[in-house]
Amino acid sequence: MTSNHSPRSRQCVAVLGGSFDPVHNGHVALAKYFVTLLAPDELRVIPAGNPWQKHGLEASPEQRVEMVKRAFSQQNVPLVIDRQEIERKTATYTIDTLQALRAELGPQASIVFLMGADQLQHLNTWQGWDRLFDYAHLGVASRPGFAMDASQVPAEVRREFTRRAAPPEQIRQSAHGLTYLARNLAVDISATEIRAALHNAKRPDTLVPAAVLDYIEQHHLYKN
Ligand SMILES: Nc1ncnc2c1ncn2[C@@H]1O[C@H](COP(=O)(O)OP(=O)(O)OP(=O)(O)O)[C@@H](O)[C@H]1O
Ligand SMILES: O=C(O)c1ccc[n+]([C@@H]2O[C@H](COP(=O)([O-])O)[C@@H](O)[C@H]2O)c1
Repeated sequence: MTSNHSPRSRQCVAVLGGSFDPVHNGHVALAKYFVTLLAPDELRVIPAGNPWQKHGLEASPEQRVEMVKRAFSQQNVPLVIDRQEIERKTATYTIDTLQALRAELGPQASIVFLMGADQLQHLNTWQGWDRLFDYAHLGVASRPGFAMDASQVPAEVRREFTRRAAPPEQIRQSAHGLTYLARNLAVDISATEIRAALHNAKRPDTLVPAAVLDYIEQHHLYKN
């Protein structure tokens, strides 16, 4: 007997949100890691509109969108750059974004929101953080300088991650509510360091994709 419900019949969308000021090789590595792990049907990249925990961005929303397009164009997965957070004029809350994505993609889709360990360390400060699991799975990757153990991750976040931990196949085969911690990513790059390099007239050509650096130089971004 054949089944219409093979594991591959469920749509899986990996979602990477970020300020991307600018996008860099750490973001690309994070996305690549989870694309390889989950084989999603789509990588959706969502530049933040008003990231309320940051103190102002240097590049404009349009410039960040252009850089993100260039950075992810070579990925081996259909790419969608989603402008919803830029177009929403209120503070950027991931819970709002995931609610909108769930409404768009339907109840069956496996939605996996990706982040680095720095965000895991204060996930409990996000708006409605414990409701994120009602809409998506969370996939977190390690990042140099940001431990993922009890020394740095709040107990309530650890508790949720432990009880929801699941292997990639299970995440691929269910809609939301599970977690995955990837402990072997180690890309020591931050947008802060790239902005600082550019402000000091250095060329961070090992830290950002070449097409992004071209864009930065052509548009004279991150100059004093
Ligand atoms: N090197 C990295 N390794 C793993 N995850 C990363 C890395 N850099 C960024 N991320 C993750 O990508 C998402 C977007 O990050 P963001 O755009 O804020 O970059 P950033 O380098 O952390 O920026 P900034 O230095 O300005 O704070 C976040 O979930 C963050 O944890
Ligand atoms: O929802 C929140 O309250 C919230 C608080 C901090 C960060 N986020 C999201 O986390 C993602 C990474 O944020 P950042 O600041 O590292 O660029 C991005 O999509 C942000 O909108 C979300």
